[in-house]
This record gives sequence, C-alpha cells and structure tokens, in this order.
Amino acid sequence: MASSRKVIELFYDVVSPYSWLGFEVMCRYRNVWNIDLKLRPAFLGGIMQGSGNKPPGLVPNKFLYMTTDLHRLAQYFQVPISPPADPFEAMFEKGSLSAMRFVAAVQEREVGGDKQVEQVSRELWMRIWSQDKDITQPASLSEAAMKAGLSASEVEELLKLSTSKEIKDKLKRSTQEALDHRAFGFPLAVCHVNGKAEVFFGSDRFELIAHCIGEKWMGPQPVT
Ligand SMILES: N[C@@H](CCC(=O)N[C@@H](CS)C(=O)NCC(=O)O)C(=O)O
Repeated sequence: MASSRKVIELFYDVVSPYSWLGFEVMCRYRNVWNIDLKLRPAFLGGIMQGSGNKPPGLVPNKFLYMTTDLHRLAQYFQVPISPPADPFEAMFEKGSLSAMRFVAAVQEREVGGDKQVEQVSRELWMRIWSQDKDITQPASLSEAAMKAGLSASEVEELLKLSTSKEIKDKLKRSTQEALDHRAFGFPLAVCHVNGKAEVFFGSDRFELIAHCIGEKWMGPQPVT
C-alpha cells in the first residue's frame, strides 16, 4: 500500500567511496523493500566544515586501513571501486564541489523520478573511484552525463545551470539539511519511521536500517 511506504533519504557525495557502496545497495533495495528512496546529493566538504569533523583518511593508519577495507568491500558489495593513484589530490585538492553542483542541477531539471540523478552519480563515481578520471572539468562532467544517457543539449544547459546561484543554494540547503540531522560524514541514511527520523551513518548499517523499517536484510545483492 502506497501509504505504508517508508521514506529513506540518502545523503551522499561522489567524492566518498563509502557513499558509493551505500548508494548501490539502497538502489538495489529500493524495489525489494517497501520504501520510497529519496536521493539527496550534498557536499561532504560542507559537512566536514559544519560539523567540525576531519576526513578519516587524514590519519595515516586509518588511510592504510581504509585502502584495504575498500578493496575487500568492493568485492563483497560488487561495486568496482579502485582508488585513484593520488587519492589526496582527487579528494582534497580537486574535490567534488563542481560535480555535486552538477548532480544538483540534474535533480533540479529531472521530472518524474530520479533515474538521471542515479545514473549521472554512478558515472561520476565510476570516473573518480574506479577509473582514476577527473570530475572537476566541464568536459569530464559532460562525458559522465552523456554516458548516463543525457543529450548534448541537455548537458550544455545543465552545465550552465550548475554554476547558477539557484543550484549553489540548492546544494547548500541539502548539505544543511544533513547537518540538521547531525551529519558528520557520508553516506547518511535518514529513515522516516512513525513520524520520527532515524539517522544512520555509513554503508555498514544495513542490518540496523532493515530492523528499523521492519524489512529483511538479505546481504548486498538481494535476489529479486
Ligand atoms: N564505517 C563507515 C565509514 C564511512 C566513511 O568513512 N565515510 C567517510 C567518507 S568516505 C566519512 O565521511 N567519514 C567521517 C568519519 O568517519 O568521521 C562505512 O563502512 O561506510
């Protein structure tokens, strides 16, 4: 019954490999669980700043652990993560602001669903976290969007829109909404259950999310 569907908001940034894992699992489960998944592209840099947190990869031992962890997780989740040759340059020097503004623009223009937001986000993750490719230049964003099935003229309009005040403010608002839920990192899943927002950080909380919404966790690749 449509009215009993639980809303899950997924806040993410394509700079974050753990967000990619969370994103793919939520996309796989959106037709398995009785949920209404709302993709919430936001800016992790703003979350770090707004919450006073620091990226975990800046602690050398954590960075080494995460490299091994991501290798294992990529296989377990069946998501083709392969870290860029210089993760510090990709994550902290180049960053994801223009990419996330672009995703926000795609969301602003998309009507009747979020297929394009899903596909463009995935293509951007493929670039930065699988193929060691740039996600900052207009040509890079354009390539990702065309691969996701958008036309050249749509991409041209979206590139223009992505630098507008409207879209900058939209991304700021989404980031602020995540901060209002006490976000300190991504992915962040906000499950709306019985009028209450239950907040989960990380791509390793699916058993708990399932328990919280009264559904069954069947591993990272549910059989439908
Ligand atoms: N244990 C979590 C870790 C997620 C994680 O490290 N996310 C990063 C971004 S890729 C973050 O925002 N971390 C903030 C923190 O660890 O305080 C998972 O398995 O998903």
